Amino acid sequence: MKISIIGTGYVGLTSGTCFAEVGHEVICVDNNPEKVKTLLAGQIPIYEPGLEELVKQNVAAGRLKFTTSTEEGVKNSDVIFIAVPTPPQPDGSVDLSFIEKVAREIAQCLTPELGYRVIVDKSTVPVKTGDKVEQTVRRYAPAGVEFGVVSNPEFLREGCAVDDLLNPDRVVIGSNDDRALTYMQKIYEPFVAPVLVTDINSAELIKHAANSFLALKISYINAVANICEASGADVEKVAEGIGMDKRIGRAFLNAGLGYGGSCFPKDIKAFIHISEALGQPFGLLKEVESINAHQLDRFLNKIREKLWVFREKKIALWGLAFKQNTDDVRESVAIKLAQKMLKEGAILAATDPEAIETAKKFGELDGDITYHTDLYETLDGADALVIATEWPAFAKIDLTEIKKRMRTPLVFDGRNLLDPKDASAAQLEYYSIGR
Ligand SMILES: NC(=O)c1ccc[n+]([C@@H]2O[C@H](COP(=O)([O-])OP(=O)(O)OC[C@H]3O[C@@H](n4cnc5c(N)ncnc54)[C@H](O)[C@@H]3O)[C@@H](O)[C@H]2O)c1
Ligand SMILES: O=c1ccn([C@@H]2O[C@H](COP(=O)(O)OP(=O)(O)O[C@H]3O[C@H](CO)[C@@H](O)[C@H](O)[C@H]3O)[C@@H](O)[C@H]2O)c(=O)[nH]1
Repeated sequence: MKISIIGTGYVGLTSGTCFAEVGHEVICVDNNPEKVKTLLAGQIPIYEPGLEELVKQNVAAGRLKFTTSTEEGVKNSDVIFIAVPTPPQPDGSVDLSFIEKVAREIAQCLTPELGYRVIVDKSTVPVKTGDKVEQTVRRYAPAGVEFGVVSNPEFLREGCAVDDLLNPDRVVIGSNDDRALTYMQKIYEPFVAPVLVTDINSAELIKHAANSFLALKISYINAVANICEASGADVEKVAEGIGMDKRIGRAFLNAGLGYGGSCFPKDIKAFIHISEALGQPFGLLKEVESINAHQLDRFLNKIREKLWVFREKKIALWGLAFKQNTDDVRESVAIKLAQKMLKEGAILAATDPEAIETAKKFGELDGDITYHTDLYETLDGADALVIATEWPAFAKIDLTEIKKRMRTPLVFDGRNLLDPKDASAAQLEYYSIGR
């Protein structure tokens, strides 16, 4: 199939590349000329394992192209995906202006002579956005244009996006137009994945409901972790025990500093807002948010309790990205923690395997902070080590080296990466979450 993707960010670039990988002809469009220039030069603007290779191979095979021209994309493809941002507004509702603009742009490129086109929303949007896209395209396109609108939400996780796209748990396709559905089924034919076909509203709702449920699991286990701490139980064992029940599952029961990233915080806020707008307030999700916010403050208090004051304390901070295997620092809990410690006068020596540059650029980290590529270097003369991101490399650290290099061997593990017994054997004063 001939596909174009408007918006070449995390979702647009990775999904476009994976569509090309399975044999489709893909044009990725972005209105940021710098981004397109970088891609045309054979570089990718984000860190995502396995993606660069795949982009190169598919560009070389002639199946993947990049352009700034929406018209080029629309004219040369049967199916047009929208993968632009849907950021939050101050009241938690979704800013749909990017989607509206792209709908207008697509409409203005359509002509009756081009023939039928499928317009697919891949961005995360509130239920009923598809209706608005349809109305907008109808209003701005010339008379006689034929098109169908589809919702095809994306469930990829950053850090394993390529694998999630090539081997998805499911593909959700929502449309009220049977012709559009046949095009979508052809696009997903090469993928070995269950396809759920729904009406357009249900598909849109599935995305917000899925993300909210995952965030709920995280807040649930974090609340349980606090009860474990108060009672002397071990949250790792509790998560294992409840997760062995197939109806619950072990995934997303990792207690820690809470969820961050470009999706969960904004999508939970959006779902709260959507439910209220529909007259069905979803109080449970407000509690999910509140537990998440509290989790960070609780951890900060734990550090403060031991250090007494942050001012003039040297702290080794491991982790800046919002999770492992990414350079993304959007809504990163590690960054929020760093901002709070800096504000209280701490001296930070920070490290992250991939996110140092993005943290410098977008982290708004003002204060006494230095960045290090060598983990061990951050420890020299430190009063405390704080682990804020779940990078697997941090778990492989030589514990005796921590003890040797630090001024006082206080370790605060916000992601439960180290084994408390090993830490105690290495004579570290070790604090983690819920154990
Ligand atoms: N990042 C994720 O892990 C993820 C996963 C699933 C769903 N989503 C959803 O997908 C959507 C996109 O997220 P993202 O993380 O890829 O965003 P992003 O910011 O990484 O990328 C969006 C891209 O769209 C481009 N753009 C904006 N307006 C444009 C226009 N008019 N024409 C052409 N290009 C335009 C921007 O320049 C940018 O490159 C959001 O709704 C998000 O919630 C994200
Ligand atoms: O048990 C867990 C699992 C995750 N997290 C945190 O939750 C956040 C999100 O992690 P993850 O879901 O792995 O990353 P994302 O890339 O944000 O992916 C989520 O958001 C995407 C955008 O909507 C969806 O497509 C994915 O399905 C959904 O998992 C991160 O801060 C993690 O540290 C925990 O604290 N405990």
